[in-house]
Amino acid sequence: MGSSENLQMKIVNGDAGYVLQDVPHLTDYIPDLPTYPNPLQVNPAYSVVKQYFVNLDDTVAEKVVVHKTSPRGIHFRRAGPRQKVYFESEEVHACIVTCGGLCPGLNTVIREIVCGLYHMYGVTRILGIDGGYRGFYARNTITLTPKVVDDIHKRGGTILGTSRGGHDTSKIVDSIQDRGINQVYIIGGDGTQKGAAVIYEEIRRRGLKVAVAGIPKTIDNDIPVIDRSFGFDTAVEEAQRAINAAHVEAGSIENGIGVVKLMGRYSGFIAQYATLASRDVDCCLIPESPFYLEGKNGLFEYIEKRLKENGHMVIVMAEGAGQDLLSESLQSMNLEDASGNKLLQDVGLWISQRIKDHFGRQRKMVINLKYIDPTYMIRAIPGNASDNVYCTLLAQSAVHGAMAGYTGFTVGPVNGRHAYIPFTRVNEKQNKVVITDRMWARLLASTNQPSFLHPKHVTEVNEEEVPQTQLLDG
Ligand SMILES: Nc1ncnc2c1ncn2[C@@H]1O[C@H](COP(=O)(O)OP(=O)(O)OP(=O)(O)O)[C@@H](O)[C@H]1O
Ligand SMILES: O=P(O)(O)OC[C@H]1O[C@](O)(CO)[C@@H](O)[C@@H]1O
Ligand SMILES: [Mg+2]
Repeated sequence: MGSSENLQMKIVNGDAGYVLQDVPHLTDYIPDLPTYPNPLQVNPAYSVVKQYFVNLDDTVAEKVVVHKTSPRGIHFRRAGPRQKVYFESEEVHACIVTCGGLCPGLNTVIREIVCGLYHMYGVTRILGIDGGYRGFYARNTITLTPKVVDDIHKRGGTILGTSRGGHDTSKIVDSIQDRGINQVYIIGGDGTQKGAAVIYEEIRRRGLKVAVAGIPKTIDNDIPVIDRSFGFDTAVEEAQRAINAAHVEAGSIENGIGVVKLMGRYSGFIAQYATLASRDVDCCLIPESPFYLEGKNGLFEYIEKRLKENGHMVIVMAEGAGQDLLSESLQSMNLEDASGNKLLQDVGLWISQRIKDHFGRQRKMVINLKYIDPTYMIRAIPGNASDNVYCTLLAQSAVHGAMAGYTGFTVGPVNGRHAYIPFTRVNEKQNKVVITDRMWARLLASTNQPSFLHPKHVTEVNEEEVPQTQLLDG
């Protein structure tokens, strides 16, 4: 058994190719920290539950499809309550911040962190940071109690407010230090988790007893390693209403075409799953799958075919789809938001215009196109039942992890089991739809759309994207 360590990840090697990618612990840089019995041991709700505490050796496998000869592979530390904790209840001063775009379930996560800390661990000092990272140094804080957060899960958005940009590591850590905060819960997407990683590193550099826990939030489902992100399910469900409206409109008029644009800057999961769920969609366009408009096997040819066969059609597209085509025909503006994310042009409007021009002017066909853009409507709503349950588990796992002294981790389900994942792993790449994977093939089989892959693209995909099956990946 060997082990190695860097600031963000501890690697433990075991027998038969077993690898634990472990998260940091406060004792890695503050030796001899005292421990205390977990207050849950005497909590009437939990003390009767057998095996409530997670075994210290429990780990979760990243890959669950294996062969007889496969090495045991990468594992993560299982999330959950430990027998011993590294904070006394009265000592804890926690804070919660939400950053990046909105996502259904944000308020549920906030609520469950507050209630988890309060009811499970007797923690009473919890602050909300107002308006994202910059709130640490530019705004007043909000006192959070179970009473304050009681019914916030029924509301969309985040009661704490959010923002992009404004990540100033030393000012943020100064604020944490000055306020005497020792547990930091950071809820946000890929950018936020990168910000959380540098906050953790600065805290560690200063030798502070402060646990940093990341809770992944992304409606685009673009965070890797975890099974899916919270709010995604709700967004896919809400998208059905827009797709249904597009279908009703298109089906009620001659040569009706419904175009629906959904979120998904670099990852087309919402469009993919909304399409699979709906069954009314004839064509789904995502950033990961290049397409072209004109000529043989292009989008226009397919639209004409569907109109002739069926009299109407529905197209669902992710906002990031076809951006290369747009910048060829429109002047690319290269604008960025405050966090440095590229601001996209409206592909839905653009494609609607191109379809109208092609069929009206060139093909002299009467078409009736309706463009629906429910972008913000699918993320500004409260979480649905399944997302709310999921948010509760995430929040409680984060609280258990911080109380047990773990730090520099993101929490999330890996093959159905909640785990503590090192920041490095969630920050190393973006989760994307793999179009050489079976899930995309299922969608193609359901819509019957062509792959739109130019022979040139097929070569590129084959060379660049090794199929991400569980066995081949890594
Ligand atoms: N590389 C980075 N290092 C430090 N901070 C970062 C980094 N990238 C982004 N941030 C900060 O994280 C916060 C959120 O980032 P961003 O606006 O990209 O949203 P996000 O967390 O990716 O969420 P989403 O894209 O799902 O809406 C911002 O305050 C931004 O300044
Ligand atoms: O307009 P905003 O708030 O920057 O958010 C838009 C972006 O947020 C996301 O939903 C990610 O949270 C992207 O899909 C989208 O491009
Ligand atoms: Mg992001």
